Amino acid sequence: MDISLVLPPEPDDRWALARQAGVDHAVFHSLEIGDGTRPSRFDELLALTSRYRDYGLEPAAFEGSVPLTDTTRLALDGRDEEIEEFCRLLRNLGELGVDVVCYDWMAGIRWARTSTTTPARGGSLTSSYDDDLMRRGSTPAAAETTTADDLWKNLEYFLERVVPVAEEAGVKLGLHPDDPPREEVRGMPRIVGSVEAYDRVLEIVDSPSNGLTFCQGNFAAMGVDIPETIRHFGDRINFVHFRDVEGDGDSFVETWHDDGPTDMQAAIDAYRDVGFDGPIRPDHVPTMEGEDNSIPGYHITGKLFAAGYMKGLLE
Ligand SMILES: O=C(O)C(=O)C[C@H](O)[C@H](O)CO
Repeated sequence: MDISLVLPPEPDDRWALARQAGVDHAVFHSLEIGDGTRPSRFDELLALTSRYRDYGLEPAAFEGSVPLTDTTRLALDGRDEEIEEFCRLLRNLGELGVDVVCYDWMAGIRWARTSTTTPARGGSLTSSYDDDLMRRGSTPAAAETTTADDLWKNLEYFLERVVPVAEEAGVKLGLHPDDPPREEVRGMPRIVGSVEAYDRVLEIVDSPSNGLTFCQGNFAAMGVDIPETIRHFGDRINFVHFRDVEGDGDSFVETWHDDGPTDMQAAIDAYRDVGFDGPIRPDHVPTMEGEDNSIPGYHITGKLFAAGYMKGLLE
């Protein structure tokens, strides 16, 4: 498995710090770090992947910033055009040797936290979620007209069209869990929040290209046994987000990678046992001294700490 970090699309000190820490795989995620663009044309992807590779960073996965929005999740006008663009991304990434694409099915509300300034070890800052606080905000308009069945129908429509293209392109899709993994957030239904839901997703199209992003913190919040669940999904795990939480889908705090309730060594052993050989990236790291918390979860110092910790576990 390849330890990877979300790195900006343009070089800066984070590229150097990653390489110096012995990380040579990059994840492109411009919704978290970058300008939010969702490139899919060959030439822009060529420029981007060449930039990473010329620096010694292998572009291991595209995530979040893929051409997939609520237009497709909610089956709005323009869905077929968006799916066509998503397919174009898959074909072009296949040509360029990028193997993994992570996407999610959270409509209306993206990944959600009620605090990104929760005090953690030594004055670091982490994020947390409290559904009692969250539900005081307004319900997204789409919640009035969307049911969980609609979301399933739309996901099926999407997968039936994109998985054959992914297979042909040699690209593996990894569906990210709903974060937090709840049946609804502010009244907006969510469907990808349990092991059973993933079993259903994987059956929609039975293909190695139709897999999951095993975002460990979300599975921890579901309350499942992590190593057992890794073994359950086995070779359908196409991407790993390595992190942990204390709590459940109603209320949790993100922990330091070395200080959460999950046995992280047992998790790494399970990935190894199932033969996982894709990208594994630390996710949602605490913000450390000197960092401005402008991109909570995605600052570099905590990521370097996590990468070092993961290297230790792998050894
Ligand atoms: O919520 C999480 O755990 C995430 O990693 C959020 C990411 O932005 C992910 O790409 C959502 O699709």
